Amino acid sequence: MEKIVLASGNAGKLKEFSQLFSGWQIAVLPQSEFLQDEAEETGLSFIENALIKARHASRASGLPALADDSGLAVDALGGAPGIYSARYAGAGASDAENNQKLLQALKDVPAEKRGASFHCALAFVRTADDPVPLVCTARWSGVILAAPAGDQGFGYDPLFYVPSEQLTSAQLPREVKNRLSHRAHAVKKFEQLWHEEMVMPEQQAHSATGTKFF
Ligand SMILES: O=c1nc[nH]c2c1ncn2[C@H]1C[C@H](O)[C@@H](COP(=O)(O)OP(=O)(O)OP(=O)(O)O)O1
Ligand SMILES: [Mg+2]
Repeated sequence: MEKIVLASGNAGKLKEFSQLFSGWQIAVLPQSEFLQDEAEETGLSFIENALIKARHASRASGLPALADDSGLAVDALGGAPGIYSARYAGAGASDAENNQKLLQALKDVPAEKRGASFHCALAFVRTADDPVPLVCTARWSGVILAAPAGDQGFGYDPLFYVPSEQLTSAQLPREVKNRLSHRAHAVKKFEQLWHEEMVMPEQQAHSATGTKFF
């Protein structure tokens, strides 16, 4: 079975990915099996950071790697915290501290102006220096509540209200979050790319255009 490394140290993400990849014919291994240090997220976009993390994990493991860079963009804050979501309340901040800081920043913003989106960028590299990575993005729109609700999930889930379900992302059954979320939709797009770039070229061994390095 093909092995790929999942380049994330976030337990909440890893749990979601294990569900999202459950039907796949590949072994998705957590990066903790190969490396201890985390990549420095120096990019200016989710895509750049996802690529940095994927290359870092592939370099350390010698395996193909998939990374997720994600975050919450709040309309009333001009898209903040965005790529800085994990470090919104400072380096190493907890989810609770980040949520608290967000509530404080939005304390005077009325309900109708509290729109926000989760963004997810996935980057897959076959090798650390892969010049043709597979990249896809997706977003999920919602509203930031004035107080947290729900205890499932991670990150900003307790503050992210999903209008279509009338629940926060932390109150949704996991299978519902894994159908609706930014990560779920990015994985769907990745599945399409994976099929086109990694499965089809193998089936069409004579194709001159396929790029499959393993
Ligand atoms: O579905 C989600 N539900 C709630 N919160 C979420 C979600 N998706 C991303 N988020 C938040 C968590 C963190 O504050 C930031 C991700 O930051 P991000 O750098 O991509 O991940 P991370 O540092 O936690 O782990 P890693 O970089 O090892 O994958 O956005
Ligand atoms: Mg991170």
